[in-house]
Amino acid sequence: MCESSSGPTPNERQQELIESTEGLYLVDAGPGTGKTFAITRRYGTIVEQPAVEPEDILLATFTRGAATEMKERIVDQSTYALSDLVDAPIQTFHSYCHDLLNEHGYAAPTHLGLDERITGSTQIIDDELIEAERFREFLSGFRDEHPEYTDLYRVLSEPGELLDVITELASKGIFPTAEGWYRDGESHLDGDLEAFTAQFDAVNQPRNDGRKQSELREALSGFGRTKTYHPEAPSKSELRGGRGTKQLDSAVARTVFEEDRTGLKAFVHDVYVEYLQFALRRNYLTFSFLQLFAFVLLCEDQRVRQAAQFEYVMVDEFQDTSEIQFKLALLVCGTNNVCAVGDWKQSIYSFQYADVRNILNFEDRLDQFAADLNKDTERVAFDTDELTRIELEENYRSTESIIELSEQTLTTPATSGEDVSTTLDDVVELSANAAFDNTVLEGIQHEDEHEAVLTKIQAIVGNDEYAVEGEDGTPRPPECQDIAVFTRTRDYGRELLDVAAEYDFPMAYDGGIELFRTDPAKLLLAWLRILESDADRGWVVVLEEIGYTFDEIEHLLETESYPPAPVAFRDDLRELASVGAVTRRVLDRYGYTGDTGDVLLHTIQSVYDSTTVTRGELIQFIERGIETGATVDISANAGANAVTVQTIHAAKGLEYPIVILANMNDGRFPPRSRGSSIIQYQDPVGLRQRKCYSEAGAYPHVYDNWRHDVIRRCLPRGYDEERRLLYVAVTRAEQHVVFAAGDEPNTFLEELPVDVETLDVTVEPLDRTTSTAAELPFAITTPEGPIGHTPHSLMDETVFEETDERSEASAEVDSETRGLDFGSQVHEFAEAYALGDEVTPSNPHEQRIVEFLEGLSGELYVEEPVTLPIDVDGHRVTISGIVDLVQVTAEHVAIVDYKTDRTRHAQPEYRKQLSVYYHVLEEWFPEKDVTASLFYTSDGSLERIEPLTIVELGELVRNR
Ligand SMILES: Nc1ncnc2c1ncn2[C@@H]1O[C@H](COP(=O)(O)OP(=O)(O)OP(=O)(O)O)[C@@H](O)[C@H]1O
Repeated sequence: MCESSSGPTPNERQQELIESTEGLYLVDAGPGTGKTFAITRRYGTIVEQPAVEPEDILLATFTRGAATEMKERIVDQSTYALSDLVDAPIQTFHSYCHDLLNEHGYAAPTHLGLDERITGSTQIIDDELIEAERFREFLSGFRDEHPEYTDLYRVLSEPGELLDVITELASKGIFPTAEGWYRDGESHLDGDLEAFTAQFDAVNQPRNDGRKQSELREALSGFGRTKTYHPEAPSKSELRGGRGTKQLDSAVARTVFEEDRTGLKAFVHDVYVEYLQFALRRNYLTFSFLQLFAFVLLCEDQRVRQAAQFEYVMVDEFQDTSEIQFKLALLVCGTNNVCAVGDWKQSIYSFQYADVRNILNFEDRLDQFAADLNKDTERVAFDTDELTRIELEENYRSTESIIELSEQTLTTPATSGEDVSTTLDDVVELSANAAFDNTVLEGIQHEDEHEAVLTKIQAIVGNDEYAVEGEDGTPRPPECQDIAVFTRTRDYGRELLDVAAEYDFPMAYDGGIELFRTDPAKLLLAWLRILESDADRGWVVVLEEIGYTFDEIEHLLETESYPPAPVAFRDDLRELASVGAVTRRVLDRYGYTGDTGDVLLHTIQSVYDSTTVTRGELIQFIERGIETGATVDISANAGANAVTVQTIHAAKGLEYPIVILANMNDGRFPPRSRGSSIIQYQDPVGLRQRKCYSEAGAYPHVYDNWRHDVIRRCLPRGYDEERRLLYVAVTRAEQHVVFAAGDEPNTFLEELPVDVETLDVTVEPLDRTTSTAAELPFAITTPEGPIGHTPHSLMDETVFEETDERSEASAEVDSETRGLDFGSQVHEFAEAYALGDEVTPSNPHEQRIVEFLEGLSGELYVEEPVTLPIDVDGHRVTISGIVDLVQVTAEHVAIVDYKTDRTRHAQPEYRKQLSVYYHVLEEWFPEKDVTASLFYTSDGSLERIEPLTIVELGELVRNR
């Protein structure tokens, strides 16, 4: 253990929370109020008690990153070292459930009447794409075995919908057993007529003292207009009552609610239980099944429950809990020492089954869930009455102006005329602690919105009007890395990055990307199509990529006279045995060796056993991925000084000095709603079907379900979460907020108290020297490939360009490498060879690299990204780049950079580059002897470089 305690001094309320370790606590407090700070301190207080060990305290979070960050904060604030907390239950719900099942879960399925077992080698699938593929496979077998559900297959459009229903049910604690439903699951599926009737009545009240018809009746004025209902459905006037009627007959509530759902329930049950069995037999569990089995085990096995219970339970980000997570938290509490911390206003994960009611109606739910769990035997042993609420009202992140704006977002309509039920009274007012308030709140609008955003960023960087708070609390001009662009949907982020790339603008995307809509995936699909049938659809993409014009391509396709290089490549691909190998070759060919390529390869390999999957299956998989926009997490590092682009969802929990909230456009934020699923589960109406197949009319037909259309109008329509998204976005900002829109600004932007200016778009390819003169003395982004992307900016570029030309002129370029420069090819080869890939040298340069690498001992690291922070005239400057090769032996660290130059002309310039690497590695390996050398591939010589000092590097930066 080590002695340490650091960080800010807690305020009075935080202190109260930190010290009140016994009993039931709820903290529902705003952004930046130090919730995470206080809860980690509280953990410290608890764990420092003599009779308490880390294993007595569960601290539940929502992401692995958050769990790690918590541990680090605790280490800062307690006498515990990170090594003492390695196995401490500071973890996500999923990982807790995984641990529990590992230890006690073997027979958990028996409690649902299932014979399968959970073994120690059960694999956890946390990737939606892979899960969807497995489910698709399951369902195809299920259909063959269950012809009795043919009518339901006729209405279902997408298997994924069924998986969604199952996941939703699991998140609410509704599970099947071999014979029926677990505990009172079936009553949930049936719904709650009384609760529904109350909602029906609420929207069916005539308005304006009875003079105006009810909202429900008005909403049903289009009843059936674009629908085909079953012949038994009432006509519009039967349903609504005749002319002049003010409200629907109250008996309608019962009629729409009561619907024979026996077949639907049986179908969902059988799919659900057989999919559970399928997963267990295949030896995998999904995230939702982990929770399901942990819950069942904790409910059914008293011995396990008692063994698993903690003395203290804390949950951070409580607004993100689902119903089952709330219940799990209760089951693992051995005492009433429970503390839930969150912010209802930041609940934005309903699509992952977060239920904002868990925090909004905390007391009611606590009582209700504890009573449910205790129905047949005592499972929650503590008293749920004595709850203490602690308010935190000091905001340590944003200026007063931003706090004020953020509060308004929660009451702003999302569509014109929307009645927002939240009022400012529902929001606890926060006070700001910012050193100064120079906040700029503004809106910009232009038909070329992407360019407008870039123009605005240019205007912000280095501009004192947008000063941000420096480390010493005084204003300083902003840099690129101070700025984040948020978007409601992913596609905008992707478009913006494409436009930024055109201007060589330093931008980095952080979060999930639609993997199959990226260029590497499209090119892979093209080659697979070519391999499969020489398909034109494949050739068009490949030829376009090479640079042929549309007319040329047309001619080539007509005459089937494809150019020799891709034909040769196709023939090479044909030789490869597996689609995994094909994927790798295609990615290599186009130089997609970065994050996206890696993730694509990894995804394909994990979805399929890539040695047995056929090309046809892989083609379909990618096509489905393109269609559904399936996403995979990627964090592309664009270097130290870049603007971050991310979705609002991904930005949760983060903070930036300047936030640009882009794509504030109609139909985008909130997104225009897509068609809802055919089978749905929803409180309080239970399991419902939007369309039904019937042979009752003159012809067999898939009818719209009229009951569903009425029910839908009775349930609250939710733009509240869209407002909360707006709130989360704004509250990430410390200093300034800029909204951006294209042609059609959304209602939010129209309603918010922000002036919107039409801006002249003038994006310049970012002149790094100008921006450095302003405040960024030196900054480089880290582009995707290995050569030509090293920190050039310290070098005399004229020398460098000359070197480039020479190397190009002397390069042994063959037709296969068309479009790729020779240096890149050699570097890629070197990387692949050092990583042990099966590559053979195709020219003397590569041969020399092979000989060189063969002679090296120790550990080799390739393409190692490094960042060197230095101080220049009081400014923090970072220089980042990628080291080609680092060799680490017992006493020695050798940095090697490959150069394909014929001459030593540029050596003095390369020295600057290698010096940067040298200082980073020296810092990393203080006890070893570090050297930096250039390896000239033209003659195989290794030339040691005498590194410049940090002061000399600083001098170079200053003189830029
Ligand atoms: N008493 C304090 N004095 C000074 N700074 C503080 C204090 N409490 C918290 N902070 C700082 O405020 C920032 C926000 O704290 P924290 O991340 O814990 O807030 P939060 O309530 O969890 O925020 P959010 O809900 O937006 O994620 C942190 O940088 C933290 O160090």
